[in-house]
This record gives sequence, C-alpha cells and structure tokens, in this order.
Amino acid sequence: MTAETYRESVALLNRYAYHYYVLDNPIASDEEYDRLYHDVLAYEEAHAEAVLPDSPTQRVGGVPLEGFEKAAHRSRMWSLEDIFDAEGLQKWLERVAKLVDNVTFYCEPKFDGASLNLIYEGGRLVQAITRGDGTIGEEVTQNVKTIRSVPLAIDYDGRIEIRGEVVIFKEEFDAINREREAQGEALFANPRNAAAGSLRQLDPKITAARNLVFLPYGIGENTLDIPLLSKRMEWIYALGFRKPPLHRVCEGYDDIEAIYEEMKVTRDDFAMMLDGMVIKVDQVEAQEDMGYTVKNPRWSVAYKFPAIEKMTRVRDVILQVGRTGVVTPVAIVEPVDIEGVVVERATLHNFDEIGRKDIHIGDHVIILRSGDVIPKIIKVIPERRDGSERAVERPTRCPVCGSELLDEGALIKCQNLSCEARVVNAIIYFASKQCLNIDGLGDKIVEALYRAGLVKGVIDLYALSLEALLELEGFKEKKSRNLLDAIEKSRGTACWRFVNGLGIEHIGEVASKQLCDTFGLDFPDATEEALLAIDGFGGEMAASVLEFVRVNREQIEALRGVVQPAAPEQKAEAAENPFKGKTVVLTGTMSRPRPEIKTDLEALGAKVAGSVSKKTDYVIYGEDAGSKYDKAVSLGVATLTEDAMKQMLQ
Ligand SMILES: NC(=O)c1ccc[n+]([C@@H]2O[C@H](COP(=O)([O-])OP(=O)(O)OC[C@H]3O[C@@H](n4cnc5c(N)ncnc54)[C@H](O)[C@@H]3O)[C@@H](O)[C@H]2O)c1
Ligand SMILES: [Zn+2]
Repeated sequence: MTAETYRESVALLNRYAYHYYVLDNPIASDEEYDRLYHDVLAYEEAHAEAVLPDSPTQRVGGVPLEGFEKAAHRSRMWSLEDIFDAEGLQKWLERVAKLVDNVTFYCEPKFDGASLNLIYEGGRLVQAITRGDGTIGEEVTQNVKTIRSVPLAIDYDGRIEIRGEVVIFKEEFDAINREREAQGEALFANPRNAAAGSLRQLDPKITAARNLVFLPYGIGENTLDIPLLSKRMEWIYALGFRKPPLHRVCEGYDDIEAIYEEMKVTRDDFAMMLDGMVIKVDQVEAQEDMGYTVKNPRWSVAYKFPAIEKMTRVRDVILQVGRTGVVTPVAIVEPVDIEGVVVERATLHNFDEIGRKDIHIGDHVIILRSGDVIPKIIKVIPERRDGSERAVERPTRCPVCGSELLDEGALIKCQNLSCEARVVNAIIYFASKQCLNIDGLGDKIVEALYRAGLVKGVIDLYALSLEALLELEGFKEKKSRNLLDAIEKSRGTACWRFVNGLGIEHIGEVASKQLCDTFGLDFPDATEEALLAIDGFGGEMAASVLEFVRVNREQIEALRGVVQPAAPEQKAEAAENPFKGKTVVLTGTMSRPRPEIKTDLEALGAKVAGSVSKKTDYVIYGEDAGSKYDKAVSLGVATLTEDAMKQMLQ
C-alpha cells in the first residue's frame, strides 16, 4: 500500500462505515470491509507517523443519526479487535500472557446486531443509548422500552450500565422481509441491519412491532464487587436478562478452540445470527490492568467465523424450467469461495425479485450462503455501477421447448405439458427422497433415459428392462440391475409418498400425509367440502387437488395400479392424557430434537402446530425460546417448560 492508496482506502472505509452504521444499508460485504481494514491497519503499523485521525482504526462505530437526542455513555463503549484463525488466537494469547498471569477466559457468541447501553438507577431503566461513536450515542429509551427481553425494573438499587446486543431472530427477520416484500418495500439486507434500523426508529410503535431481542454481554459503569466476569454475567442473567445459548469459561488455547469449533458448526441452529465468538479475560482486575487501545479492550478479542456473505458480480442470468413449468431465473456469478464451497450460481426465485432488487447483468452483489440453503443474492450495490450493466429481459419463449410462455407477473410458465424440462423434472421429483425415494435415479440418469426415449413419464420407469438399459452409454450390468432393483423396491411405498410424488401444486409432504390420513388411497374421490375440512387446507389447496384429479384421473389410476402404494395404517386411539386433542406449539432448544417430541405428542393425540394463535392450548418451550414464546405470553396462552410437560405425563 502506498501513501496515496492508504488515503484512498481510509476514505473508502469511511464511506462504507457511513452506509453501514448511519444508514443501516451497507454497500460492501463485511468480508470486503474487514480485508481493507486490515490492509490499512498493516500500513499504519509500519507508518505510525502517517496515521490519519479519521482512520476507522482510530475510532468506534459511526456518528449519531440526526433526529435523535444525543446522550453520553457513563463509561466508554468499545469495539473489538478481530482474529480469524488459530494463529491469530495463539498470538493474542501470547500478548495476554505478557501482560497478566494466571487468567482464564470467558467465551460466548458474538451476536450480530446493534450494541446498546442500558442505564439502571434505583432499580429502574432510566436510559437506553446506542453505541454511536463510543462516547455519545442516540437516546432510544422509548423504543427500548418496547423490547420484552429488556427488564424495565431490576432487583438492584445501585447505578449500573448493562451492555448488550439488540438482535432480530432469523425467523422474525424472514417474516419482516416477507411482509416488506408483500408491501413492495425495500428489503433489509440482513438481520443486523434490520435490528439496527428497527432500534433507531423515530416512532416506537414500529420498533415494538419488530420483536427485537436484547442479549447482554457486559457491564459498563458499576460498583459491583464480583471479581469474575463470568460470575457478573450470571448475576445479570439472574436479574431477568437472557442467557446466551452457549458460553463457557476456558483455561486456554485448547478449550477455546474447542468451543469455537462447537459454535461454528452449530451456528445455523441458533435463533440469532452470530458472526463469531468473543473471548474475554475473566478476571476483572486483570482486565483493568490490561486496559484499552484507542478503540478496543486489550482483554478481549472477537474470533470471527468464516464469512458467509461475500461480494461478487453477476455474469449472466440463465433460465430453468421446473416440473410445473415455472421458469426460474438463476444468476451466474463470478466464482467466490464461501466457507470452502465455490459458489457460481444463485437463485433469483422469480422475475419480480429481479425487479425489486434491481439486479442487472454485470452488477456487484452481496451473496449469502449459509447452512445448506441455496446461495442467494441479498443485495445489489448500485453505487458500483459503471454503465456497462444490462437489464435482465423477461423471456417470452420457453428456453427449453421454444413454446410461448404464459406471463402471470411474478410467475412465468411454460404451458407445454410435454416440454422436456417439465417431464424430466417431474420424474426427478417423483424419484426424490421425499417422494418415492428411488436410489440412483438422479438428474443425469433421468435425462439419459428420457433422451433415449425409454421414459416419457413416471409410469414408464416401471416398464424398464435390463436389455434396454444395457444399450445406454455408461450402463454396465451392475448399475442397471441396481437401478431396476431400486425402482422395484419403490412398489408398495407409503400412500403419502405416492401422493407427494404426483407433484400436485400447493400439496407438499405434510398435506400429502393429511390427504392419505383422511382419505387413504381414495383421495381422488374427495369432495371439495371434505378437502376443506382438513386442518390447514385452504381454498387454493383444495382447488389444486380437484383440478389435478380432473385432468389426470386416468394417469393416477394407472400409476396406482403399477406402484401399488400401501394404504395408511389406522392409528390406534391414544389413551387419555393431558395433551389428547390439544393444540400444542413447540419452540426453543429441547433435550431431544423437536421432530421427535412432536411425533411423541402426536402419538398422544395432540395436534402440533407451527405457529401460536388464540386456539393454541399450550406452548412448550426449551432454551432460547423466541418470538413464539413471547407471542404465547402476549395472547395469554399457557406456557410449559419441557420438564413441566414430562411431569404432566407422569
Ligand atoms: N459491510 C460494511 O460496509 C461494514 C462497514 C463497517 C463495519 N462493518 C463490520 O463491522 C465490524 C466492526 O464493527 P463494530 O466495531 O461495530 O463491531 P465489532 O465487530 O468490532 O464488534 C464490537 C461489537 O460487537 C458486539 N458484540 C456482540 N456480541 C458481543 C459479545 N458477546 N461481547 C462483546 N461485544 C459483543 C458489540 O456490539 C460490540 O460493540 C467489521 O468487522 C465489519 O465486519 C461492515
Ligand atoms: Zn417448455
């Protein structure tokens, strides 16, 4: 880095920080920001005399937003130094060891949200202030009073600053964005921006509607005489604050690496977004001895997780035709490595989404890949356009069969029932895990069978012969026999798998099970009235079943004759118990996977629903229960811990 690129980099970082902290609308990925930040830091370490006073390394956060009263923190709020790997951890531990002896470390998640300082006096919450520049932030007390996990009163008389992170749970974030999408509003890029934006609303009603959650991570000014941070945090949790899902006191390197790995692999299971783990020296006296740099405590460090969001560019948008004929646009992007997986494409869902996100070919975009979900573009950066970008055109002809497309607005469909893409995808779906579960019948093989003219619909699978398969390229005897065996084995499959495999629009696995539980193999004869009587079946679903049966009755009968699905077993009536006939919702982390508990409850005759309403009888909650629990409380629905549930069954 030269003196000139250094100055440019500082200016660029400040521009990124402004969009990130002040506007809650980033124009760079965190990964990109962090990389540039560390380059700047390296330059400054070698050129101490040249450090610019406005360098982001010299200050915390952003500037308070206009429109809010500003308020001073009683003691300063800090940022955190980052480390990214085992080597960084090793070095940090060495630095700690030079400054203090015999310390242990408190490790907990780094929550990805907005920092907040709560000031309590005489047992009451008197002020809530955003971090701002670390010294002065925005007064958001009225907004914060709407957050249910912030106690308005605590059992402690002294003055104390309790610091923590305001987050939005992932589920809630998706719900907010779905709602914004329906309203045609701009979507939030990620839960962090949504949390920060919701906290800094001039109208507390908006904040109240967002289901924010406060997670404490530390203490500012205080007169406590508890010598360990971990014990101070226990004390805080006991005041009525939420506990982090995973936290532990560690002795040193090995322990810290172990909890870091644990957190990293389970992070998708947490209700909130984490972007790393924070390590803190546990002994408060040692913390004081170590002190602070201009920006960070020396006694703490953020051990970041590998980035799941990265910046890339859209090279092209291609079209895929699914089994229902829906044409889905897919972005082809410049390959980027996200947690060891090279991402080259991202789903765009539909053409409305392209319009709403204003995606052009050639655009810089932030792409997200987390868990096993398909990578998606979360944001376009229009600030980076150079004029060479091209709009994505709506197609009028099927890219596979060439027939004219039906443009229904959000959805564009190929209506040609014998379009190769539709037929092939319908067969792939029929054979997939959640349907007939035919091993070895993957995309490539279905395509080969179709192209060879051996299979024109699912029913033809059951007429395949060894001789015919052996004629195909790459089909040796063993492979062919295995495939035929797998197809043979799918005869007599469960009724619901058969129904699911038909691929009726709006009828997924759950609805297929309900159809079979209610009508058995006679579902094609169900009346509209009977369909609507099924719990959760709306008009659209019922109409879809009726229409499918009307058009395909003969094929269903023929296929049923060949596949011979098994009729569902009659469920034995459950013995009397407190949950029989009750509607129950499960939430939070339990001692066993929730689907197992759900199955047990269903065997007891309970109905296990996905969302809480006035009709819910019980909400059974585990650790870190979130919005469902809160909703139950606000609706006056009875709540039970997992243990309480067990006791009721004894
Ligand atoms: N994309 C962008 O354009 C852009 C711009 C600026 C900053 N950033 C991101 O922000 C980061 C730096 O910003 P920062 O100083 O706000 O945050 P930070 O990542 O340096 O971390 C400090 C903050 O972490 C939070 N935190 C969460 N859990 C915590 C815990 N258990 N203990 C202590 N603190 C905890 C606190 O709010 C604290 O203020 C960068 O690494 C970058 O990823 C991105
Ligand atoms: Zn077509």
